[in-house]
Amino acid sequence: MSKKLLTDSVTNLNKFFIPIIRHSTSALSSTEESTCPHIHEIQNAKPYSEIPGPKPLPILGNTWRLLPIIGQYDISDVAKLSQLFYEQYGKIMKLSGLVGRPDLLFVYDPDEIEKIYRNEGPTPFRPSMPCLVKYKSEVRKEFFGDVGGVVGVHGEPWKNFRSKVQRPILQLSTVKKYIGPIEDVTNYFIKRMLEMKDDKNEMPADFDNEIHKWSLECIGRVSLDARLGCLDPDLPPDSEPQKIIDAAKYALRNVAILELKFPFWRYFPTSVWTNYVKNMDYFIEVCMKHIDAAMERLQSKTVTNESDLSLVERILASEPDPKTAYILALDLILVGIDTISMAVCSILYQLSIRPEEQEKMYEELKRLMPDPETPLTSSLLNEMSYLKSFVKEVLRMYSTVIGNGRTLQQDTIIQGYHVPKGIQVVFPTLVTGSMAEFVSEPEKFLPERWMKHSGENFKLHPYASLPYGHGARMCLGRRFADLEIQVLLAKLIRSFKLEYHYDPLEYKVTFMYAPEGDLKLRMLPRKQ
Ligand code: HEM
Repeated sequence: MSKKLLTDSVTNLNKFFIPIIRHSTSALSSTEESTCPHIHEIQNAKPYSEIPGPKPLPILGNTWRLLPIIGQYDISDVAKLSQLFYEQYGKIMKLSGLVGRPDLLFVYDPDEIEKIYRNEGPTPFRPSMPCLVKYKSEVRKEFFGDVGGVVGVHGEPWKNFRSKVQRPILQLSTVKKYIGPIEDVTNYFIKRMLEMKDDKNEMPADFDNEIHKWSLECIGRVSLDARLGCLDPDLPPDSEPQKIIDAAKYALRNVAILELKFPFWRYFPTSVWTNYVKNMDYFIEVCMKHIDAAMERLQSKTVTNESDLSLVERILASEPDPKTAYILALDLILVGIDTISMAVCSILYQLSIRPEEQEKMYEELKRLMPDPETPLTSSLLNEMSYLKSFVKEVLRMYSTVIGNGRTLQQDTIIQGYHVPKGIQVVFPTLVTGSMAEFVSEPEKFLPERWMKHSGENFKLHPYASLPYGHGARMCLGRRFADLEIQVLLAKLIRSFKLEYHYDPLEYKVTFMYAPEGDLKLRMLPRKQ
């Protein structure tokens, strides 16, 4: 890749490093007075201006480099670019002079990343999707009011909302309740896969769409207490499930377009923006309808024990204003569908091109479930250590979300430089997860490196590969994401062998980092 391309594309970078988490207009100003506690360290540190990076031009900064190629730049190069930045500049580099936004600081050092996470304080600031921020805080301000949810919300409002929902969502006892329901959805999905396969036993070219429907159905079951019916074949265009699928596709696919192209929608309503708003409104309508129904069911239910309640009911029981449940469902659906769908595409593709590893997973599943129809339980899932390690290894080598980030809320020393507050620090997970200094033999696909009793002593820095982020703002759907992936793999790989017989697929960043192209997986039944 040319150096020009490298520098040309800088302004778009954060959009892909933190795909579900874009920059907000309210980033702290680097000129505000510092509240840094380590004044003596700061006095001895090298100045921020000495951090390497492409030099911005006077007045025009670095953003001008993007102008001639608006709409043409191949965003899928962003993953390679991150690696190039590291190779060219080392463990810390900055992109400054970006018009209308704070600098981006790339940190390729898990020790420093650990330090930043540990010092992030009670209200970590993660730059967030500007179009969602505008939708929540301006377009539908009356609806959201001061209950903005978690995505694109910061400070006390974020903390208040997160503290209301975090316990039930991340509690293992809640998640366990969904093993059966997710298994039902997944059994139905596998049945649909069998109906979908062609005479070569291959999935259709747009199999990734079907995976999206499965994830939508799973998220609906969790966040709306409803079976939405998205997996049913031949849905009429005006049916609710088809409209939900269309709205999800529109809202997710166009986030990239809205934020990639010059953002005219910030100044006047373009047609993509108007449709985005319409689709978001439809999502809210669907969320309200299903949550209201859950509320009615709850009111007529005699509850003796909290553990009898679903996630939605727990939220409704503790927060009688259903708005919290509406908005939580909206946030979970918006950030949950694409992340998990693309992760599943990547995991199934890796399984299909790695027969040896797939066989190990199959052997583990056969041992744990001699009868393939054995219902899944949490203790069975706990024992699937190879399966879980395989997933971790895919996320290390092909991290679906290629990076995370934090806006510094206080001056910080990073790699010996004094970095002022307000700077957006990018943690390029995809690169740090493959740095030989922190991970043994990073170029090798070795699920065993994650297994406690593998007998080998692998080096693995705990902050090198954090696909779900970390700390107080860590992925809220993480436990459900893990559960959904585990259930799908356990059911599918126990009974079928996956193969792939075409040219290798290249990984690209569209919105997430995933294999691009037709996912024509071959699905062959195993002898029982
Ligand atoms: C493999 C799939 C997934 C990956 C790789 C992933 C990754 C991430 C990452 C990196 C973050 C930022 C965390 C941080 O700032 O430290 C995040 C946040 C979030 N994720 Fe996920 N995620 C996945 C699936 C899901 C699912 C299925 C849901 C919903 C059910 C979900 C809901 C959320 C929410 C609501 C946030 C924002 C949390 C906050 O700001 O307080 N994610 N995710």
